[in-house]
Amino acid sequence: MRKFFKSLHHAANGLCYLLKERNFRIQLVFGAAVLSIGVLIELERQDFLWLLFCTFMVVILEAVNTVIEKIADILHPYYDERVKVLKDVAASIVLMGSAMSVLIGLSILIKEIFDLHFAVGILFGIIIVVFFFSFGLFRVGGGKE
Ligand SMILES: Nc1ncnc2c1ncn2[C@@H]1O[C@H](COP(=O)(O)OP(=O)(O)OP(=O)(O)O)[C@@H](O)[C@H]1O
Repeated sequence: MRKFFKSLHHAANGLCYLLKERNFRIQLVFGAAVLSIGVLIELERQDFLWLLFCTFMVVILEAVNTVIEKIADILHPYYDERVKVLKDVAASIVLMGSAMSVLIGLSILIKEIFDLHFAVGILFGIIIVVFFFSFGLFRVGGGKE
C-alpha cells in the first residue's frame, strides 16, 4: 500500500509539472468552460460524458506531446531536422485530438443550444478547424530555428 501512495505522489508531481505548461493550462481551462456550459444547459448524461471524454483526451494527448518533447530535448538538445519532424508530428497528435473534440463538442452544443441539426455543428466545427489549421500552416517563423 505504501508503494501505491508513493506512485500516486510521483504521478501528482507529474501533474503539477504539467500545470506549469501554458498549453496544458489553456486546454484545461477551455475544457472546464465547455463542461460548465454543459452543466448550465443541463445536457443529457451521454452528451455530457462525450464532452468529458473529449476534454480528458485533449489534455492526455498534450501530456504525451510534452513527454515526447522532453525526451527529444534530453537525447538531442541541439537543432536537428529529425528532432523537428519528431516534435512537429508529436504536436500534430494534439492538433488531431483537438480537431476531433471541436467537432464533437460543437455538434452537441449547437444542437442543444440552438436546436439545430447536429450536422450544422459539425460543419461549423470543420470551418473553425480549417481556419486554425491554415493559420498554423502559413504562420511565418516560430520554433527553435
Ligand atoms: N532541437 C530542435 N531541432 C529542430 N527543431 C526544433 C527543436 N526544438 C524545437 N524545434 C521546433 O520548434 C517547435 C517548438 O518546439 P518546442 O520544444 O519549443 O515546443 P512548443 O511547441 O513550444 O511546446 P511547449 O510550449 O510545450 O514547450 C517544434 O515543433 C519544432 O518544429
